[in-house]
Amino acid sequence: MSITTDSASGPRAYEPVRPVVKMPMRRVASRLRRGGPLHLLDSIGRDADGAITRLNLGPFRPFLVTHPDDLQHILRDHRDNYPRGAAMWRALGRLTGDGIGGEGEQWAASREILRNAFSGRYLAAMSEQMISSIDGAVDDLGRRCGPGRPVDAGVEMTRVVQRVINPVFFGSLVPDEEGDRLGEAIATAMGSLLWRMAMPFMPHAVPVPGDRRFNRATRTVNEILRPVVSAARGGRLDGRDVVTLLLTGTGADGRPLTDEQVCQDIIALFVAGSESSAIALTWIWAALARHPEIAAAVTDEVDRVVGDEPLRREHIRSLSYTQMVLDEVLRIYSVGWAVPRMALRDDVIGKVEVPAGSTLAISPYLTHRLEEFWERPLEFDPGRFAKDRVRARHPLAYLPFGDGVHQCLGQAFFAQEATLIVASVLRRYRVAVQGDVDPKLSLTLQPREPVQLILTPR
Ligand code: HEM
Repeated sequence: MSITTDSASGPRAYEPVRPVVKMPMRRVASRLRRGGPLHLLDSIGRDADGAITRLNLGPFRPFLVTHPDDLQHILRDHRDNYPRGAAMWRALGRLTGDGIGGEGEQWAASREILRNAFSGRYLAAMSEQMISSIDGAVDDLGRRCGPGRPVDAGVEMTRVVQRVINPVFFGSLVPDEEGDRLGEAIATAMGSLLWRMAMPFMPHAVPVPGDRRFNRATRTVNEILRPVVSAARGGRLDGRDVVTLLLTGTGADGRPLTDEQVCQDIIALFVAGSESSAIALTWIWAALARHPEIAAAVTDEVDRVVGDEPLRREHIRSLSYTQMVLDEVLRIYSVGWAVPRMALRDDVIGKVEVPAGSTLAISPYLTHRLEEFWERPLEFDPGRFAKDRVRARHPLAYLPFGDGVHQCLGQAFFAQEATLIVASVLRRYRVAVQGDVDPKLSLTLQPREPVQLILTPR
């Protein structure tokens, strides 16, 4: 296979066999103490430089995998040996069930139905609704936020994303405020699972911190969702919403989903789709503020393509530089910085023996920083996503939406939503951000401090 780097110097020889790097506990602990989790991750990435690295975290000894060839092995060529099943997914399963957030037959049925739901045809059909939700949400945002009145971009982008998602998921049945309450309850339930993720060996009957908050939040989620699903069963939704699609669709075996499964899939979609999108959109404003010349080029493109017309779906295709900027945002600020997997059987990746039961931590964040594939990887440069440079790159050097059988179902949804949101904001406002913002590692890669956004009418 011929592999090129992102550099102008052309192809570089590639050595397929990389030894395993071992990272002893004391080195992990000292780096963690010195600079926190992100410093630790960055330093491990630099040391490993694409080699599979075995981390020693006491009883937990995951393999960190970043090289695109190894990712190809795990996510594509030997995918049956690498299901989800790591601690994070098991804990998350308490909230999202065994459907689209899980693995196996039930996942396959949900995936089949949702693949249709998020198809290009469906997105085209939903685009008018999406644009009207975005324009309304951006008007609201402009009223709240002006010179001398900065707002928290994370909170605001969550609100915008939920305004987009609610009608797509629920038609007109769930008012915005109820949709916001549902989003908050799901976010709270998700946040309460951190202890369970950290202690996957703990039986569910043994209480851990966060359990009570989790139970309260899931009660609220069910109180809101169950009546919506019943209403959809009774035909009281408008029929194009995701709840109805889930209720009426069937998996490969021809069987429909139960109400319980539909609720769990909706929760999983909220978990997968709303926080990551809102964080990515927050990073966009921080990145544009840091690079005024790129912000000016995006604004010029929006003015040229959209002008004074109402925003339309057809504009998206011509907003190509805007989309390159979005791609670069997701390369540098890889919201889903780690994607865990578990080895079912003993395997060998390159020359590294991976015993059955091992956890593999795939890290798009580190893969996106490998110098073998990305020249000056820490520099923000949307030009990397020009079509010819994308074609020349290893297909697994860029995976902000994962890859393989679990690849994100909302990738096209996000691209459409984010391009329209950026265009809707920039055609009306000049955007500034107070101060500079660094990332921090949580379940996702988030801004360390709130991103203080200021909009000034143009
Ligand atoms: C910036 C935005 C987003 C990012 C960075 C992102 C990232 C990801 C990643 C990395 C995965 C793969 C997980 C794995 O391999 O185990 C994934 C899966 C998934 N995403 Fe997204 N996502 C985003 C937006 C969305 C949206 C908007 C939706 C839906 C409305 C969505 C729905 C899903 C679903 C349903 C899955 C699970 C697919 C499966 O297991 O078959 N995502 N996403």
